[in-house]
Amino acid sequence: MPEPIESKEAVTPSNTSKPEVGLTGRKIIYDKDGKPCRSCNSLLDFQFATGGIKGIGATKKEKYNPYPKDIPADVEVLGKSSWTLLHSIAAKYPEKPDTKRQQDLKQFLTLFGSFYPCWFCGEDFEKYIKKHEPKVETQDSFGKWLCEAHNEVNVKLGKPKFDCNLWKKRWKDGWEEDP
Ligand SMILES: Cc1cc2nc3c(=O)[nH]c(=O)nc-3n(C[C@H](O)[C@H](O)[C@H](O)COP(=O)(O)OP(=O)(O)OC[C@H]3O[C@@H](n4cnc5c(N)ncnc54)[C@H](O)[C@@H]3O)c2cc1C
Repeated sequence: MPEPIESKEAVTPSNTSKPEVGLTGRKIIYDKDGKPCRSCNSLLDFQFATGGIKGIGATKKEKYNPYPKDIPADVEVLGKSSWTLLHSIAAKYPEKPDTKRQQDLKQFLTLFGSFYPCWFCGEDFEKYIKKHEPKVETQDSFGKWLCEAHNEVNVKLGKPKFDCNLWKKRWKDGWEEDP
C-alpha cells in the first residue's frame, strides 16, 4: 500500500490504467486503497476516474421531494462548507476566551484536520497547524490566523489571497451597504 501522498506530488499511478489527470486538468487523487477519492477530487474528475456515477439527481420532477437524490460532497463542495463552518466558528468565538476554551479550540482544529474527509487536504492542514500554532487568544487573533490558513490553500490552488483585515466583514458583521 503506498504511503499518503501530498497534494503537490499527488498520486501518479503510471503503472496502471488509472487516469493520472482529470478533465479539469488536475491530477486525480486516489485513496489509500487505490480507489478514486470522491472528497479529494472535483465531481467532474471523480466521474471521469470512475467512468461515471449513478444518482446525480432525479430527472423527473413529479412532486416536491424535501430530500432529493443529492450526492456526496466533492472536494469543492466539502471545502466551501468546511471553510464556512470554520470561519463561522471564529465569528462566534469569545472576544476573551478562558484557557480551557483556547485549549479546546486547538484540540478541535487538530482533530478537524485528522478527520477531514479529503485526506491530503487534512494532512496539509495538520502540517500547517504544527508549523503555525493557532492564535486562539482572542476572537480577532483566531479569525486572522484562520484567514491565513485559508490563504495558504488559496495560494496552493492558484487563487488570490483574501485580505485578512476584512475577515470580520465577510464572516461576522457583513458589508456596509453601497452608498
Ligand atoms: C482545511 C481545508 C483544506 C483544504 N485543502 C485543499 C487542498 O489541498 N486542495 C484542494 O483542491 N482543495 C482544498 N480545500 C478546498 C478549497 O480550499 C476550497 O474550499 C474549494 O476549492 C472551493 O473553493 P471556493 O472557490 O468555493 O471558495 P473557498 O476557498 O471554499 O472559500 C469560500 C469563501 O470564503 C471566502 N474566503 C476566501 N478566502 C478566504 C480567507 N483566506 N479567509 C476568509 N475568507 C475567505 C470567500 O468569500 C469565498 O467565497 C481545502 C478545504 C479545507 C477546509
